[in-house]
Amino acid sequence: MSKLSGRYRLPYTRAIIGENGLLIKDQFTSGPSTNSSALMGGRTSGDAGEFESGDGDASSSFQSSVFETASLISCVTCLSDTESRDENEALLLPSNTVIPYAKILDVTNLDVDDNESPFPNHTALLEVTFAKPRRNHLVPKTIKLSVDTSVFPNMGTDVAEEILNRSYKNTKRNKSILVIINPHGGKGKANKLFLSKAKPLLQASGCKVLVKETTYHLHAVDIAKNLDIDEFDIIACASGDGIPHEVMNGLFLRSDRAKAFQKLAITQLPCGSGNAMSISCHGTSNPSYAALALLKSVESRIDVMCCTQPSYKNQPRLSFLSQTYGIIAESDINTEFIRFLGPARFELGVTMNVLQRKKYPCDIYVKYAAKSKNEVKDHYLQHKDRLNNIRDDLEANSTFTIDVPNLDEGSKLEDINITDDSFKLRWPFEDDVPSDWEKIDSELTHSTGIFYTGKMPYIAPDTKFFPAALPDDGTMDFVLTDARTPLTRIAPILMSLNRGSHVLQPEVEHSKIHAFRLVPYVKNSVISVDGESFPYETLQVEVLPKLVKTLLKNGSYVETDFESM
Ligand SMILES: Nc1ncnc2c1ncn2[C@@H]1O[C@H](COP(=O)(O)OP(=O)(O)OP(=O)(O)O)[C@@H](O)[C@H]1O
Repeated sequence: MSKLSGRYRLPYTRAIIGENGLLIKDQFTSGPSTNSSALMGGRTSGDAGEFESGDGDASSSFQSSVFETASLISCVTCLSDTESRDENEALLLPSNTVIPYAKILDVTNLDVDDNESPFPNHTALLEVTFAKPRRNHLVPKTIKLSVDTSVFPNMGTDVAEEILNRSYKNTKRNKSILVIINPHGGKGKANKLFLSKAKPLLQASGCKVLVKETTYHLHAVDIAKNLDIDEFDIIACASGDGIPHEVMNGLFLRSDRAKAFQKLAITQLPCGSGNAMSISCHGTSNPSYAALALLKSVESRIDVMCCTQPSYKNQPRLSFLSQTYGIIAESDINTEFIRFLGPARFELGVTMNVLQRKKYPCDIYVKYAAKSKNEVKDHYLQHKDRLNNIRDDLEANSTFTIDVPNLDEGSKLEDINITDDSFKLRWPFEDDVPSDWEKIDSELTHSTGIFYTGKMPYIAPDTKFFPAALPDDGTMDFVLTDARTPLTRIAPILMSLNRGSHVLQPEVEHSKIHAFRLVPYVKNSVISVDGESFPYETLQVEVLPKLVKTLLKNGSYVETDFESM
């Protein structure tokens, strides 16, 4: 708590506590002028910046606001990029701006001497730090507010604490975060992106942030394998999708892996060239917005997929995103030499392979959860209902009450117990293909164009490749295309990837599966797992339900609108 000098020189903006945030009110004026001193909450007469009891009726002004509540409907300016500054560089916001709780990072009570205070009773003086849009990013800004609390007689004396409770509902405050940066990620921009866009918000929120840079390929595996799990709540990967993949696998290699997966949440601050995790979980590939999502999202459990291949059959590997063979795999891995093109290299690779109508023969065996398109839709709707109920519970908890529960201990969502059994495979690789799996017709698989399985809906900002993917339904989405499909049909399919409606096309096989075995036959090709090159050999994958803790807005992936397709 900082003690005021007693001279009240600091500029205060008047606000009230509302349902969705702090509502900036009209500032005191003494006459028609609304110059910067008036906006400061001071009077325009006398010693500028110093409070006096003048003709402006401060107390009645406060009284009139007692019955007002901040509502987003009345918000004419909701933290837009317009701000004014007084000579002392204090942040000023126009009246009727709402600072939403969802954007509040930190609040401090400012200690005042009651005898000297020019403010009416029931006024709390606060320093509020929040995430403010500036150009395409969010930046932390601090404002000094005089907040009328008389409307909430039960509020208690610690107003800052009450606002913080509203600002961090369903999530933990003051998180301890290990940030792993791949300095080579995002064509070498990851470090700068993290430091300039994400770190300021994390620090402004009072989180403890420890940064580690990777210095070699697979370094993040070693970091995760050796870190002190008691020291952190979250591992935030300031990278592409490669580092979260490595972190999960590093934790997977630990002898205390059950404890590690129970305790640590893994998330992404999108600083790489492929940021599917952040796009699917936080709904953004912007590191500053993702940092805010990290601070405010709900701890949730997601399924991951466990991969086994002959060359590492005693130590399976985890995959959180996708496995692919055929056109997509070759476009991802074999276009490394044109990295300078950025994400366009992938699209170029796909186009070249499609035009060549290259076939990728293989055998595929699957354990179906929902085979036909209708079954997929039913499965999706059933699980979506469950997720919608969770979201509604979270939102109900977010509605305004005087007695806001303190969720500092973490999410209200029930967590599951991770034990050594959570890692046990149902279908060991050494066994024969189980009798309840189905072999996909060789007539199709011997002409495979795209084989793609995934757990997250977005693989790139405008590519909803798996629009029916759900975080914890115990299945992965399976997409298969025939390389013989006429170009006249393939073109519209590729064009509809942004909407996700490609999976509805009759030429695209789309199912929900629990597991698969892929036996590739092309002499030289690639298998890509989470965007990384894996051994080119038989691959068996099964879902490990709810193994990984991550951070999701409202406990679900970003909306894909699959139900209305
Ligand atoms: N210091 C390093 N030197 C070399 N390789 C590294 C280093 N740090 C991380 N890597 C490797 O970089 C790869 C890609 O990481 P990441 O996904 O974060 O970046 P990206 O920008 O999305 O790159 P990509 O386009 O390859 O996916 C991973 O395989 C990782 O092991």
